[in-house]
Amino acid sequence: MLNELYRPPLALLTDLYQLTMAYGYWKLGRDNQQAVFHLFFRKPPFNGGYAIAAGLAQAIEYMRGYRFDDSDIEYLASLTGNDDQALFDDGFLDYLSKMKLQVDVDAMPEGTLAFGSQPMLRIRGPILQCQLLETPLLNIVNFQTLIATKASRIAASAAGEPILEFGLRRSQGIDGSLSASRAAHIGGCAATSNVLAGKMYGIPVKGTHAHSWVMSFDTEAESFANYADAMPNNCVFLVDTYDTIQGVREAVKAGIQLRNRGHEMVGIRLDSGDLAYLSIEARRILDEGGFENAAIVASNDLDEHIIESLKIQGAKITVWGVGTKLATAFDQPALGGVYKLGALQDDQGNWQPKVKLSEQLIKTSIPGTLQVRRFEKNGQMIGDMIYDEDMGVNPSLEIVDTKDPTRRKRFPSEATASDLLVPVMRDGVPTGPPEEISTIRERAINQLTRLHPTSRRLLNPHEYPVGLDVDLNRVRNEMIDAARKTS
Ligand SMILES: Nc1ncnc2c1ncn2[C@@H]1O[C@H](COP(=O)(O)OP(=O)(O)OP(=O)(O)O)[C@@H](O)[C@H]1O
Ligand SMILES: O=P(O)(O)OC[C@H]1O[C@H](OP(=O)(O)OP(=O)(O)O)[C@H](O)[C@@H]1O
Ligand SMILES: O=C(O)c1cccnc1
Repeated sequence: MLNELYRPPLALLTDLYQLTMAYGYWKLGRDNQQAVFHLFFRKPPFNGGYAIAAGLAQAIEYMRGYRFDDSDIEYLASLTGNDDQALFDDGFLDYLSKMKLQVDVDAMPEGTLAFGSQPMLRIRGPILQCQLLETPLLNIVNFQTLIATKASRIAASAAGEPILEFGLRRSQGIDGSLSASRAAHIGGCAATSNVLAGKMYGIPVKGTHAHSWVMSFDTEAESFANYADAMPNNCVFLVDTYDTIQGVREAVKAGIQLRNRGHEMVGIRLDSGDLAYLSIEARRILDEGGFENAAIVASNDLDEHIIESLKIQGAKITVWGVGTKLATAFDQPALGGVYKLGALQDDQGNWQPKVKLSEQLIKTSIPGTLQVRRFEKNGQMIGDMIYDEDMGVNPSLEIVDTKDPTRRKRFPSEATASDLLVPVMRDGVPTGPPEEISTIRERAINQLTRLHPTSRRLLNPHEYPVGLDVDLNRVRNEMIDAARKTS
C-alpha cells in the first residue's frame, strides 16, 4: 500500500517554476550539469530544541517511481504563455517523457534528531532533475518531520504513558491524515485510530466508542451492556455523555457483568469537563469497584502543555487520546524547511561551491557538498559539525555558530563521531529496502535519551550546539565577501 499512494504518475506534483527552470536548463544544454542541493530547516519547530527527521521512506518511494506519463505530457503540452503559444516545445516534452531519474541521495535515517541549518537530505545529480524534486521533497519531509516532532513533545509530556493518535477527522485531507499518523507513531505515539494508516504503515490501531453509541440507547447502562456484549474484548466505556461520575459507576456495573462472563473491561474514557478532578474521582470509583487495572483514557483538545498541566494537578489519566492539536501541528502548522543549491560542477568537472546572500547570517546559505558529523561523549550528544565533504574536517574539531560567529566550540578528540547523511539512493535507485517503522520509532526514542534534558525540555530549551567546521566557515565568509563586492 505504501507503494500505491506515492506511486507515479506524480511528477507533476511540483511547482510550475521548477518546470520553467528545467526548460531553461534544457534549452541551454545545461540539463545534465551536476549539482548538489540540501534540504534543511533553520529553527526547530514549536520553539523546541530539536526535530525528528521523518518522511524519507515516502520521499524515496516518490523518487523511485518518478516519471512523466502520456497524460502528464499531454497536460504540459496544453499549457500556454501570455501569447497563447505553447509554454514548452515538443522536444522538451519528449525529453521529459524519456527522462530517468539519476540522482544520488544521502539522508539522515528517519527518527534521527535534527537541528537547525543542518542538511537532512542531500541530492546530487543533473541540475534539471534536482530542481524538479525540490517541491515534492519539501512537501513530504517538512510535514512528517513537523508531526513527528509534535508527537515527540506530546509523548514527552505524558512521560511514558501511551498516546493514542485520534487526528484523522480533523487533519488536512487524506494524505495529511495518513502521513500524520505515520509521523506521529515515529515521534512516539503508541497507536492510531486511523485504520488505513494502520494497514499501510504497520501502526497499531486502537479505538473506543463515540457519544452517538450511548445516545442511540434509552439509557447509558443499556448502551454499555450492549457494547460489552458486542465487543467483550475491547471495552473502553465513554462515560461523559450525561453525568461523568454516574457514567463511571455505570461502567463499573457493566465491568462486573463482563467479568462474570470471563472478560475484563479495558477501561473508561473521559472527553469533557475538568479532566484532573474527574480522573481522580473516576480512579477512586474504579478502584473501589475492584477495577484497579482499568485504564483511564482522556481526550478533548489535548496537547503537550495541557498534559503537562494535568500531570502537575495529579490527574489519574493513564492513556492520552490526542487528535486535532497533534495531526494539524496546531501551534505551528508548517516547518520552514528549505532546499538550497550548495555546489555546481563546472565544465572541467570541478565542483564550485555556491552561496546565496541574506541580510541575516542564518539565512545566508551554506556552500559546498555538506555532511553532518555528530559528536558524542559518555553516551550523550555534545554537538554537530556541518562540514564540506570535499574539504574534510579540520583537525582542530572546532565549530563556529551559524548565526553568531563569535560563538565557537571545540570537540574533545576522545569524543566519538558519526556522519549522519548516509547513502539512500544511487543513480535513482534506492540503496536498500525501506526501514521498518518500529526501527525508526526506536531510533527516535533512543536518540532522545542521548540529548541532554535541558535541550529536550518543552519551554525555552537550551540550544544544542551546531556549527560549521572552521574551514567551511572561512570559505563561506570569503564567498560572502566576494559576492558582496561584485553585487
Ligand atoms: N484540569 C484541567 N486543567 C487544564 N486544562 C483542562 C483541564 N481539564 C480539561 N482541560 C482542557 O480544557 C479545554 C477545554 O475544556 P472545556 O471545559 O471548554 O470543554 P468541555 O468541558 O469539554 O466542554 P464541552 O462539554 O463543551 O466539550 C480542553 O482542551 C481540555 O483538555
Ligand atoms: O479533541 P481531539 O484531540 O481532536 O481528539 C479527538 C476528538 O474527536 C472526538 O470528538 P468528536 O466530538 O468529534 O466526536 P465524539 O462525538 O465521538 O466525541 C473525540 O471524542 C475527541 O474529543
Ligand atoms: O477511539 C476513539 O475513542 C476516538 C477515535 C477518533 C476520535 N476520537 C476518539
